[in-house]
Amino acid sequence: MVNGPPSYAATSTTTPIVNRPQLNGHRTASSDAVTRTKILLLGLRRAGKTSIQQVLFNNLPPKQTFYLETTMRTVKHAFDTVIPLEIWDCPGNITVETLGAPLSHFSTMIFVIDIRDLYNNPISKLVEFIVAAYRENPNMSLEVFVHKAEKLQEDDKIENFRQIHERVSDRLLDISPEYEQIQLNFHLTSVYDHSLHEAFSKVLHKLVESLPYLEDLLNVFCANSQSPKAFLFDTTSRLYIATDASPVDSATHNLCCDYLQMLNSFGSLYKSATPHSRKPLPFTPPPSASSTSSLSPVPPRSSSSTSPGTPTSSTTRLTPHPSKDLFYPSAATSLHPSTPGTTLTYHLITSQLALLALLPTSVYEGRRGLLEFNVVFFREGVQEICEVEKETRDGR
Ligand SMILES: Nc1nc2c(ncn2[C@@H]2O[C@H](COP(=O)(O)OP(=O)(O)OP(=O)(O)O)[C@@H](O)[C@H]2O)c(=O)[nH]1
Repeated sequence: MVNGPPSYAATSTTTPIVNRPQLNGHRTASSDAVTRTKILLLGLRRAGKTSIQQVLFNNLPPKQTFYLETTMRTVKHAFDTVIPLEIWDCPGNITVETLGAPLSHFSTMIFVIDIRDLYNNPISKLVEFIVAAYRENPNMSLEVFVHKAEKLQEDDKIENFRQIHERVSDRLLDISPEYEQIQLNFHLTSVYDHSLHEAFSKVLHKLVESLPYLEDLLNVFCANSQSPKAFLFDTTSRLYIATDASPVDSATHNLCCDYLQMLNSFGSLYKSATPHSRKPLPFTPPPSASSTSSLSPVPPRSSSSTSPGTPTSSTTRLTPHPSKDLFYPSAATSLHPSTPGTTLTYHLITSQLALLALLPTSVYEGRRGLLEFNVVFFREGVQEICEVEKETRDGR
């Protein structure tokens, strides 16, 4: 499916420095040496760097970022998703010289700037890093998170964002007209809403070499399931790894994020059905699924079971994987109950990734077999892509 192995310019082989807590029973932090894509998280003191890292990758509730201590030396955080990442959370006073690694080692630089910091200091620091990064590693993605955006009213937010953007561009032009061509990506972010997830997802997309193949699979899934929108999410960080070709509207993205968060927080209820217990749930066919099951070809690698007593507006089904003892939970919730209606569905695809798709309720209710059939093939495709990604990194 993937034509030729992707190449990874800015990766490193390291042992994870920080072991993430295991969430939902889906993932464990690996202690093996793996090749990780490095992301540099920079910004002045109190800009919000550690908060961003902790909220996204350590499930820290945004309000608790208030209690985070100042970072005194660089902390490297490992995170495993479709590609293994290493995020360097740097202290506010770091310079190119004291970084401890050449900029060519990094795939991405994220500079976090407080949206109220229109002053010289943060802009100078940002420009200094942009120039150094451009000289040493012109292929590096340069991202600016204009952070704590929720602190300002809509008009001020747009104005400050515009001013920061303009000042950085002007300063770069003052240094050299050559720097006009530097591609900078500005994002408005806040840990208190989904803007941070959306922005970081976009950063991640540039690092996933297999993105076009994942997008193709999502397009095929949408076309065959009459889905107007589908995302492939990393379940723990709630970053979306890929989506279909239709435009992303923030409301739909936020809805999927919230649903994933809700399922994550209820995940422990199903602990008895996770791989740890090694016990499948008792099989109880759902009334609607049983009526369509005869239309649905039996998935090649799974059988179905349903948790009893599910709410009327949402369902959760657990599908054991016979050979690997892995479970593929699925769930659905009705968004607009009145006809024609929309249903949001969740299907676990790998131990780390989940498919979230909007579907017309009539399709979800009337053609469930077809949906399950499509999900099985989608899962096969994604797993194949992930295996190729992994093999390429492992140098096999
Ligand atoms: N309002 C608001 N506050 C935030 C946001 N993100 C972080 N903060 C707050 O900003 C303060 C500093 O956050 P940190 O994450 O410690 O900042 P840092 O850049 O890692 O700081 P140093 O470790 O000193 O370099 C904390 O009180 C956070 O609660 C945000 O999106 N909105």
